[in-house]
Amino acid sequence: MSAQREMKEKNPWHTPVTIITVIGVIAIVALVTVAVLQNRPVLQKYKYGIVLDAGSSHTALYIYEWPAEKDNNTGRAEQKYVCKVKGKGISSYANTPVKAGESLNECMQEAKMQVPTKRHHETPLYLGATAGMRLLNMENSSASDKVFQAVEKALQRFPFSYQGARILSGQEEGAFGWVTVNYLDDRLKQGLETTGALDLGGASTQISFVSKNYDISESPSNSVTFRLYGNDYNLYTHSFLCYGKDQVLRMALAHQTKSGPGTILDPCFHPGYLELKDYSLLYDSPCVSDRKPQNATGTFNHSGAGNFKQCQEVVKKVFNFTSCKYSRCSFNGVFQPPLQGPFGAFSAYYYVMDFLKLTDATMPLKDVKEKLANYCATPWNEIVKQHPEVPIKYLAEYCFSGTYIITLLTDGYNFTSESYSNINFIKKIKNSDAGWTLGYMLNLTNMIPAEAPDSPPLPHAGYVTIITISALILFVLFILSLRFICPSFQKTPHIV
Ligand SMILES: Nc1nc2c(ncn2[C@@H]2O[C@H](COP(=O)(O)OP(=O)(O)O)[C@@H](O)[C@H]2O)c(=O)[nH]1
Repeated sequence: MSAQREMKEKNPWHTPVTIITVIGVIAIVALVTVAVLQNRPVLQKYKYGIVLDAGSSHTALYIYEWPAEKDNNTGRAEQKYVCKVKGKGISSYANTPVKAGESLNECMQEAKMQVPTKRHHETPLYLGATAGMRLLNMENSSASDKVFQAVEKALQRFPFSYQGARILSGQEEGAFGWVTVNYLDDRLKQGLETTGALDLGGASTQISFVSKNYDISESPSNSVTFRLYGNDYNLYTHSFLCYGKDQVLRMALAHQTKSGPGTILDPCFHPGYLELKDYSLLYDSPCVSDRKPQNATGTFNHSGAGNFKQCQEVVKKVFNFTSCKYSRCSFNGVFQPPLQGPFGAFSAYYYVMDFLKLTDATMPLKDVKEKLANYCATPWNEIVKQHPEVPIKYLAEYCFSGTYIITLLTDGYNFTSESYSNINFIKKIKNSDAGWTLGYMLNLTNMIPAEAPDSPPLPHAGYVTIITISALILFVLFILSLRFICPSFQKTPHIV
């Protein structure tokens, strides 16, 4: 008997206090576990959207994904996948429209693999065409219609939710590029100062920014207003058709060859560069067709002189700075309010400045020009030797393109030596490409709410912390109260 009693006293599991304590601990652990599990975000399921960017030089397919239960709230849509369509842009298939549709098949097959099968039918699919198709539509609207018919037919064969193919206006292209940049930077949701967007394509270029001193009434056609996450934005945007880098090169060449076939010594190409080029190809665009000289039939010799300053003079000739009926203009009589804030420059701005190693925002403008001048003056055979991996077409044009970019930014848009440092040359923001496609999809799927979404009073971590601390306090209070209710709890076990 006494041995049994001794065991009871030694074994704390047998006291009522201990039993209550254990039950208390279990209850508290259960409480905290429920708090953690119940409020933990469920395993993410994603939704998808596909946008085809049918540009002047090529088409790219983008797949975006976002957490399924948060699509118009806190989850952010991100680029999951990009597929570059082989071949040229859809506008180049004006004479063989069926091939425009066929060209998309490979990337569309890839998209089928990338999006989970059970999401296929609910995944919206959009195609937006930009300046290449704008030009084709101006030149030959029935050819443009046929290209769209072929593209529609090809896209509708896939199991996605096809939402149509259309030409974006220049204003949409500019505004959606601005939305993309600021959405990815989280500037819209947080109501921060926005970043302007500079987009350089092959056939058009866009500038979009918010300026405090922008009076809409001065040029209503340049204004786009948005209400996003509870903030109002009055965006200035302008798209210059024919001022993409490929069309400007045509204009510059057309200007230099206006006296008819022969040889031109082009300061925008490297010394030693020589190509026989086709006149009819050069003038095959509404951007230059009215400049075609009467005797321009055959070919011309395009040779390089490699002189940055002279190249700038040639490039400046494609701008008209003489007339402006507004308080201020950029060029060609287009209104532009005072530049404001940081800018993100993407697409060809990035390709070119990245190749030239001129993306460093801290590099003063005069150094940029100096480096460009040295690069342009480098003989063509050296350039080819230094960059065996770069396609010759791109390689030949970097001197011209770099000079055009600097001239467009400074003489065209009026960036000064000081404000030039506000320009960041960017390709991606947080793994998503900068461009109009994401902004376009966000708009069409209503994924950016006009009003700020209601947020839960506490974030998940805060909620769990409070529950845990409260449980611990309760536990301590419970133990302390036991000392009063059950005095034996205070005493050390008395061994008989
Ligand atoms: N250097 C270089 N140029 C590119 C690359 N991709 C496209 N480009 C050129 O950059 C310009 C703009 O291309 P993109 O942004 O696709 O514009 P879009 O085709 O007009 O929509 C065109 O002149 C293209 O030929 C690239 O990877 N490297």
